Amino acid sequence: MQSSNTPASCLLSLYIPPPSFPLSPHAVNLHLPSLSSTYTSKSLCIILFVQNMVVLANPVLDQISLIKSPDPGDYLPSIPTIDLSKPNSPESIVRACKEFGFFKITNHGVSMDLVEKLEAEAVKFFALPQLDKEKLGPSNPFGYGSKRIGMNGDVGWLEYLLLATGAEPFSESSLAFLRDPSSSSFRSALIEYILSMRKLVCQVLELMADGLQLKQRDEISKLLQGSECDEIFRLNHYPPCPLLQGFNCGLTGFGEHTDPQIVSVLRSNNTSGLQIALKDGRWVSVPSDREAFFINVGDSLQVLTNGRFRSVKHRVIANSLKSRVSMIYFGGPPLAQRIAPLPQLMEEGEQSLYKDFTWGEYKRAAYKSRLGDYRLGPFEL
Ligand SMILES: C=C1C[C@]23C[C@@]1(O)CC[C@H]2[C@@]12CC[C@H](O)[C@@](C)(C(=O)O1)[C@H]2[C@@H]3C(=O)O
Ligand SMILES: O=C(O)CCC(=O)C(=O)O
Ligand SMILES: [Fe+2]
Repeated sequence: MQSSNTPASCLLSLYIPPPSFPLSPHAVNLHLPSLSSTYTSKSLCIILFVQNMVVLANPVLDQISLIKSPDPGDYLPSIPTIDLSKPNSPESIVRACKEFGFFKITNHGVSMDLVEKLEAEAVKFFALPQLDKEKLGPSNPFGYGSKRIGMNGDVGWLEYLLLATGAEPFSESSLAFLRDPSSSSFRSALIEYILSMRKLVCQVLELMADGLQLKQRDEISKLLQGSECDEIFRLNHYPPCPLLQGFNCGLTGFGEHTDPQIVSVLRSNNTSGLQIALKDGRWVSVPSDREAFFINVGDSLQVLTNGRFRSVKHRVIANSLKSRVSMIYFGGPPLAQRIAPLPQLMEEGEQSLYKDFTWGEYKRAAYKSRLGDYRLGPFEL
């Protein structure tokens, strides 16, 4: 599946029948496969107009891309799955990071009760009246956001809560709004979850160091320890988009991108939508698994391994029928941390593929970029 942003509005408007004629989604669907696989939702607006829906006036929706729905064969046949209790997990992690920059972990020891508690709190939060949620926005980048991602014009079919959780005590960070006594169950579930993510990330990065045959197991994990760490947490809610039912396409929930940090740990409810790009550029869907965690290699880990690992390009397509709720923990080092290939990994005579930079410098550049930009480009030698 490729993604080119081809506006399909003109083509669609040619054959959308007049309002007196009952609109069958199938009639429209027949024409979609002959177009390229991504459409802008201007076409959707025309469809909505025919159905007399007011969404036509929504300028943000107008910019969200439509992506061709995955075919059954587009599912990754075997997501690299690492059972953390198995003795071969270090080698399997390294293999997955080189080939996909992505893997799923099972037997992770994180309590499902805790995960479900936080998911229930997130569902409760997103169900609040829009005005109440908007009091916690607009995200700059932290706080509540809806449809707008980042500050450079990216949009998606989602709402989210983005929090800086690294600063301790939490009460001084963007979590401060959770100090209200009415939020105490949300706050405690969140804190417990973050603590368990720190432990999990440390365990995974130590296994990774073993797999890379680094002398010190904490060579990578130590970069994510301490109160200076630039740790971010995100709750995403992708509402269903029933109007797309019967059309062979979905709305972009979160557009394609790589995560700038070292690693990200993603957990979602049982609603699919996440896709990753393979080395050859093909997009494949990742079957959801509410009991597992998915690890993304971020740009910084690509640099630390001098390109041995690849940061995975990924995106989310909103489902036409089911809400997707995901929680993502982003492990970033302190702002002053130098990001450069680990000397122990470098072979004799091997040169760094990247300029010297700190996480703070990379992050600043990343936050000026658009979601789909190749952010490592300007840092390559
Ligand atoms: C468009 C953007 C959103 C983002 C900051 C950026 O300018 C480019 C990177 C984006 C990203 C992707 C991974 C994480 O979701 C995120 C929090 C991050 O650190 O980098 C987002 C940023 C965001 O949503 O503000
Ligand atoms: O919501 C998801 O499943 C993934 C979102 C994501 O990639 C991100 O927030 O960086
Ligand atoms: Fe991401």
